[in-house]
Amino acid sequence: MFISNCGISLVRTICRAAFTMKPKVVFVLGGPGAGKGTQSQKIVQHFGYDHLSAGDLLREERNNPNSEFGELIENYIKEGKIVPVEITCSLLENAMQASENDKFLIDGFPRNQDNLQGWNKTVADKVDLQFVLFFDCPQDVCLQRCLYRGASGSGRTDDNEESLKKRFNTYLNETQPIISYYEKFNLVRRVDATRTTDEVFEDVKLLFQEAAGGDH
Ligand SMILES: Nc1ncnc2c1ncn2[C@@H]1O[C@H](COP(=O)(O)OP(=O)(O)OP(=O)(O)O)[C@@H](O)[C@H]1O
Ligand SMILES: Nc1ccn([C@@H]2O[C@H](COP(=O)(O)O)[C@@H](O)[C@H]2O)c(=O)n1
Repeated sequence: MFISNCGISLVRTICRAAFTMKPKVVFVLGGPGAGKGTQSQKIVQHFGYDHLSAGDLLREERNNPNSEFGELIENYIKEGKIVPVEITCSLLENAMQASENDKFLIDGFPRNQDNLQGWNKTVADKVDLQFVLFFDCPQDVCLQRCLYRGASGSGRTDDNEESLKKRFNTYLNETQPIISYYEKFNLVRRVDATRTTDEVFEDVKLLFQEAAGGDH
């Protein structure tokens, strides 16, 4: 039987619309230097997620000479403050749309009420939030890790004692309430992040295996 190219493409479009599942999202939260980026890279390798770091996207936007937000973003980053959600959410949405993947680790987001409200208003309904991966790490350990990262040439303008003090304050006052919010929905998966990278990843692996229904 003859089916035209146009017909085939119409059938494909209909099938895609009928069977398309919402993209899966895991939020990755924890204090500055808790190991979110390090563990995210391992999750990408083992479980095939795309890693979208809100901090990386903001730094990239800051470095774009054509961006109207470069200076604003740099001021927020140096002060350890959270950039208005309209900017961050649109960077995240653009990155998700540009990807062919259907599962995303969103690292360092939502970090405050403004992030949460913006996400809930514009994106939450379009995705399936699997869980919130929370790397629990005391401030003294986080501080040493960030200072070491700064001394090793991270090039980050916020890996210094002055910015870190502000970042920790923001984390305690603004981000921890967001983790508590998700706890009410039983969505938080806490991991002790003080151990070695490999030990931490052993626990992380179990969570993702469980989320995948034991596939891995
Ligand atoms: N389990 C670990 N033990 C020791 N050092 C670690 C561990 N995990 C990460 N690090 C180191 O600590 C530093 C911070 O790690 P990473 O960048 O992954 O943290 P982060 O939570 O993404 O930080 P930020 O929020 O500041 O971007 C890096 O230099 C990394 O190599
Ligand atoms: N949702 C977010 C995430 C980050 N920022 C700003 O970027 C800084 C660095 O973030 P990292 O996750 O890479 O540590 C952070 O201190 C904020 O200034 C943000 O505004 N909103």
